[in-house]
Amino acid sequence: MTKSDQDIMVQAEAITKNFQLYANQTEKLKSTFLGNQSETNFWALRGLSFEVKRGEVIGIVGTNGSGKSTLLNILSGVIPQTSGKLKLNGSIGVVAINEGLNWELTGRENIRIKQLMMGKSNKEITAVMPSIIDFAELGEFIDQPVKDYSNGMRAKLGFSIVTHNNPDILIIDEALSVGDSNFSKKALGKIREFIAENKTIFFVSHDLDQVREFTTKVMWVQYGEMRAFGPTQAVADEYQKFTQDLDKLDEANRDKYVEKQKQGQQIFTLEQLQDRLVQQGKNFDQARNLTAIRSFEGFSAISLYSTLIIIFGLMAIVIYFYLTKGQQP
Ligand SMILES: Nc1ncnc2c1ncn2[C@@H]1O[C@H](COP(=O)(O)OP(=O)(O)OP(=O)(O)O)[C@@H](O)[C@H]1O
Repeated sequence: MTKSDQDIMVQAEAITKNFQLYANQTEKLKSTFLGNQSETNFWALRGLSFEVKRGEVIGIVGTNGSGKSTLLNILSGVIPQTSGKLKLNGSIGVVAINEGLNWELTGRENIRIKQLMMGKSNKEITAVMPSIIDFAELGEFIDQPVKDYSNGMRAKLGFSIVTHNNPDILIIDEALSVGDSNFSKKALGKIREFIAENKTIFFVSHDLDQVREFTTKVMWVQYGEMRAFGPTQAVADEYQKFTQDLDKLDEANRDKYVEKQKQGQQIFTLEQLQDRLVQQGKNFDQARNLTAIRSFEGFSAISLYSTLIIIFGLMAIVIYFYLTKGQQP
């Protein structure tokens, strides 16, 4: 690996995410157990490609439902992409509202579990515990179950745990908007420290001023597509103009426009993406590889799995009755 390769922290190629939408729960169950194809395909991401280098602070913008959280969930490994290639060069930490805390456990227990998951020893955990508790400002609440916390308190705890883990890549999803203003200032101070340490940061926020202040580049994701990715001020201006123009439309026209974009997300196909990749210079095999399905939410794997469970369950019941009947005098 050359020096510049090592500096690439995230490399994403043609990432897609398909969700299957069902008219109701019955249709979903039918699809899961019987394999009925009654669902509607919805492509939350339609082939995103980008590279992010060490030390870059990336703001991700886009209107509601545009695919920002889906992208972050794929980056952090919470959900798999449907197709496409993703390479991460380093550890990853996610700060998001309600992210990853066990609500039945206390704050202190959550800290311990998260640290154990990072491979820390009990001695190391005991050493770092006071600093995490102190930063989270939870006082005696630290020994209460997390389910009794407010959203702001959970955000503080999550932020403190993740930043103390010192990840190479930090993902912040709207988490700064829920704490009180004092905590937000402190959290932003911590983010500044991370920036000074040349960490890579993804920052999702609807607060464009915050995005302009903190990020070096902006990724504008809209209706599952990458509209722009480049220097902060230029892309933020472009996105702001888009939202202003959208706001100028009357409600009927705005709904019509959004509906048309959403339809585009339903009729999208991986074959279309494959053609686009070829037009962009990939050879046929590369394009076919990049558009091969890696995971499909919904039917295939689950229905096969559940069908097998049902068959084995029925066999176990039959064998049980057969054996117990045989033992009767
Ligand atoms: N598990 C799911 N099943 C079905 N559809 C989903 C699922 N998760 C997300 N979606 C859909 O995918 C699209 C993108 O959602 P996502 O949460 O990524 O948007 P977002 O840009 O983060 O929105 P917001 O700004 O409102 O947080 C939305 O239309 C959403 O309804």
